Amino acid sequence: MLEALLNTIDRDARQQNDWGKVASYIPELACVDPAQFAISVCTVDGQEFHAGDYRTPFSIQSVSKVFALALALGRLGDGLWERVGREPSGRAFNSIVQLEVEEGIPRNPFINAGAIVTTDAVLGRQAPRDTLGEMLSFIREAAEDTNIHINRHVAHSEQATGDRNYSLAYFLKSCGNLTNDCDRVLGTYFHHCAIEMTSAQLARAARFLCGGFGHQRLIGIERVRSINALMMTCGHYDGSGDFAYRVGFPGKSGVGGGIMAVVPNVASIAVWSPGLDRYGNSLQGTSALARLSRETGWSVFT
Ligand SMILES: NC(=O)CC[C@H](N)C(=O)O
Repeated sequence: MLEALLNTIDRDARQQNDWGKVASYIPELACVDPAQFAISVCTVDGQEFHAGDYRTPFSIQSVSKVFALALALGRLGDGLWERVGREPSGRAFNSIVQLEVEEGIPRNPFINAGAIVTTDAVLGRQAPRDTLGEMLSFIREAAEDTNIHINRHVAHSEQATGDRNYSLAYFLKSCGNLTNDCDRVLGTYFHHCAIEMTSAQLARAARFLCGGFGHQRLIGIERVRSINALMMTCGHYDGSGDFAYRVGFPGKSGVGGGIMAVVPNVASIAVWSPGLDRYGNSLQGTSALARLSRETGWSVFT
């Protein structure tokens, strides 16, 4: 039944005439063809279902903020919450305005400012190369797949045009909320955003957030709950309320058009379609998840 449903969702996504707009502020992402779609589901009993372009790697971008948070919580424990909040921001992912008013404490770990702080926490005194190695090992272990890499062209392309993120980092630094140099933190941040995965790999990597897989060896169940709560409330920036309303389970989007989502104790899911809506979330990806939740009844609310 799931297989047929995913095939229908894929077919219908391709018949829409609005694919949204690809992120153009990162030059390497601006050239991606928006007319692509993939969906992958891993159920807790170990089955997998895929449809569409599920073998095509894409830039996970802000989805990497979930892995950065998992590692930052491992490093600092609840001490992390002295440096970053747990409230939805109600603003764009790269907004600056709140940061000054709130004295350099980003609203949550899933907006850019918050992820720059979690990246700094994971870096600690390590070399960026080692931190990136650690993040890749975590993701590869979660996905049980060693063929997951960073696309350096994408990282350098963002680094060359990343003035907005530089301004966020310098502001955080001026408030005493970064321990490393801005260049070091942002170099690491741009590289983890530039990790590439297929929807099949991303759905598998999300199993550790799902419960019931025996994948809790990566992080404990309390941390899983914390991360899922944050994905539910903050995973889609100022579109988070609408995502909760339409989809009804936790998810994290990225400007590469990917969304990683979790139905606790039921399934982990990844969708990908590069065209974005006005909040920077995948247009067809979000619609596909809304449809999936409607037709399966998957929701954390009932
Ligand atoms: N929303 C996103 O995916 C943003 C990630 C991107 N690397 C940035 O920092 O702008």
